[in-house]
Amino acid sequence: MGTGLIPADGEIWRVRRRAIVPSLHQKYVTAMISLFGEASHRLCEKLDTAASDGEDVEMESLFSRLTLDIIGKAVFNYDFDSLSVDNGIVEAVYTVLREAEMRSTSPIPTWEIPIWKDISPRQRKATKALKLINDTLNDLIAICKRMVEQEELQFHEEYMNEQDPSILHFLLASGDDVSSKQLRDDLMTMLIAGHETSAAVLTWTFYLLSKEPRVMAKLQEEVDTVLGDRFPTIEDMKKLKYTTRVINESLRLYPQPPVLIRRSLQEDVLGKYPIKRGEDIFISVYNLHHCPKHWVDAERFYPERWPLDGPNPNETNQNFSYLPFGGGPRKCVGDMFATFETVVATAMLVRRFNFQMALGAPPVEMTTGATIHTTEGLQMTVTRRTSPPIIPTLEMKKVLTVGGSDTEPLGTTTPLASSIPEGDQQGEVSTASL
Ligand code: HEM
Repeated sequence: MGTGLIPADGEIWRVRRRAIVPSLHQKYVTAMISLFGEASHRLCEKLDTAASDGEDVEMESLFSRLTLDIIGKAVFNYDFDSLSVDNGIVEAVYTVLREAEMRSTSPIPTWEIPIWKDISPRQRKATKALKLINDTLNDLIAICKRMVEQEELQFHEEYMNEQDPSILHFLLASGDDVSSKQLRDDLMTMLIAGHETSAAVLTWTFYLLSKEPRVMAKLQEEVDTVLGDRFPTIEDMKKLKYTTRVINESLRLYPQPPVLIRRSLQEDVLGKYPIKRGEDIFISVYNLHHCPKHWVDAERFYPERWPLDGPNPNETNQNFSYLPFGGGPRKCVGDMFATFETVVATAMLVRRFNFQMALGAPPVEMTTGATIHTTEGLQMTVTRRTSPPIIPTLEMKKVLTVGGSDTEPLGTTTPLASSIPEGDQQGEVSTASL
């Protein structure tokens, strides 16, 4: 269904979608993982202040800002810096996103009525916001074009500009032969598709974790073991297996978007249902993912349902009963990006903080637009994690006897831990450093 905000021409997009995904070479993925880490670190700093001040935080809007900052940098090298500032462009992005969401679910396209467009305050606001974003994108395209013209680097399969690894730079350097308008529309599509989806996944993941302390403890144990206090790297993505399962399971219980829509191009029959030409078909991924015929204990948040040593679940190995990123020719182009983004953010946050529902917070209920939102936000109390207390032991040193004579001990045992001065006990999990 067209929203008038992003291109509705399926054919152009089908051809273009192959071009816009930079090949997932190691250099590019490495750059994206550090981008996810840096942005998540900024969110950690914000949460740290809230933890010091004893203030509750509304996590849904913070996740939305986190993923906006990430997608802005990743797609067109623009720093919205929305975690720190609230400027006109950030507000414009939210106005357009809300409008796109409303248009994609509205039965009557009122925005196409000529006079209405000019008199409705809502439509005028959306038009103004869209103009600001389009102008900003045009400027960014122009700046990037100049950078590409000046650079000496030749384009090749593993091309990446270290200062600007964005998709826009990649496309321009590849000599992608499209109009600036087409390019701008593609960037806009990615901004819309890749922002609220990831934010919603993080929101519901943290909600689920707050309800399941067992899962949270297991997750934190994995993150502590794999990451310690460093920033995540590309190698860690393979090792953070349980973290990935937590995201997989969160996507099962709260698929984003919860419904996929198709318009029939011709008459057809689906099972026993005749389909008319031009008819819209709604596929409820939400119902599919909650269906007891397909899932044991369907309502339970249980990341262990997929073994850690097995493949990551996807639509094909789950026989299309699991569609977190859709399937077929229109499958999400950002699935790997989004998985790593949410794994990195989750790992970095749970490493430093515990998250509980705030006392007196309104009950968390769902409301559906393009993604599943909460009705009144996700109010949480965030507290810094502390290491488990060090238990003093009086264990004696073990001495290994070889050939009847006493030798130096081969292994050392824990000294009396209680003798470590208080300040040295690493009580708080330390801040990650680059
Ligand atoms: C966890 C986050 C994400 C989820 C759950 C998600 C989910 C989906 C789903 C289910 C579709 C298929 C829609 C359909 O069949 O009608 C889709 C399409 C798409 N996604 Fe994602 N997505 C996510 C993140 C991203 C990111 C980060 C990007 C960009 C970098 C992105 C770009 C796109 C694009 C461009 C399409 C349209 C593909 C086409 O129609 O050819 N997505 N996404």
